[in-house]
Amino acid sequence: MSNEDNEMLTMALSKGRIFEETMPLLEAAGISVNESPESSRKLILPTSDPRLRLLIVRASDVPTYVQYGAADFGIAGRDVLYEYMQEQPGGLYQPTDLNIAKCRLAVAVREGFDYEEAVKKGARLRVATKYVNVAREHFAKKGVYVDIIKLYGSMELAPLVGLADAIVDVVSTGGTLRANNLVPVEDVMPVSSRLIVNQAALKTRATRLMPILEAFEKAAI
Ligand SMILES: Nc1ncnc2c1ncn2[C@@H]1O[C@H](COP(=O)(O)OP(=O)(O)OP(=O)(O)O)[C@@H](O)[C@H]1O
Ligand SMILES: O=P(O)(O)OC[C@H]1O[C@H](OP(=O)(O)OP(=O)(O)O)[C@H](O)[C@@H]1O
Repeated sequence: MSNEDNEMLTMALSKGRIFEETMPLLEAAGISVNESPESSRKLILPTSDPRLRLLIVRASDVPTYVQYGAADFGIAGRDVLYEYMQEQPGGLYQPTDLNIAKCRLAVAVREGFDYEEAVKKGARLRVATKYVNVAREHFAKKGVYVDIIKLYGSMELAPLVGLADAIVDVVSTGGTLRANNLVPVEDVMPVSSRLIVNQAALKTRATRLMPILEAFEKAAI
């Protein structure tokens, strides 16, 4: 056995939907996880493979852990990756769309707000979002002037209390928008989660990494 074969591999994941939807992919690679990040307070979880451990981090922190090599690989949504790449381009290898955690980024407004008219009039729109780079690029392409208001969550509240005219947020079933009397008015991009791999790890730990990446890829189809 070479040194590389003995080395511990580290995978970064967020808890919640990405963790849940990754479990079947790990199982396809013959790996199981006995502890749940929902019930355990541990941030480093062992797996049935003594040479693979999981780091439980915020969804938007996954690219950072992988880019700096604190994790060899991880899984992140296209929304998060797009936003991250605007600030830190390069450095992450994105081999596979895993087709999990599927949703879309969309513009939404309060019911009754005439979005088309506001855009046509050339009014300056106030847009609340956690995806500031995605939103800026989307409206720049349309030639719409916007003031972006950065929020960290509960974006749906902003149009209801006069903080913003519109939001850019994740929509899946549309239930959250409906519950808050908001309507989607424009799609920004389709979203699913992708494998991301540290570029140095890909070279130095290929023997260990490739079988897991390939199993994920196969299971994701
Ligand atoms: N309702 C949804 N349905 C399907 N996929 C979703 C949904 N909401 C978010 N996602 C996808 O899953 C990823 C992780 O979302 P999750 O809700 O677990 O974290 P978050 O709350 O967005 O992140 P953070 O904890 O950093 O604020 C998102 O980046 C997005 O790609
Ligand atoms: O269109 P929907 O199906 O309502 O999903 C959209 C919601 O999902 C996400 O929130 P969160 O992660 O809190 O969703 P969750 O309630 O499913 O956990 C996102 O920030 C939206 O608020």
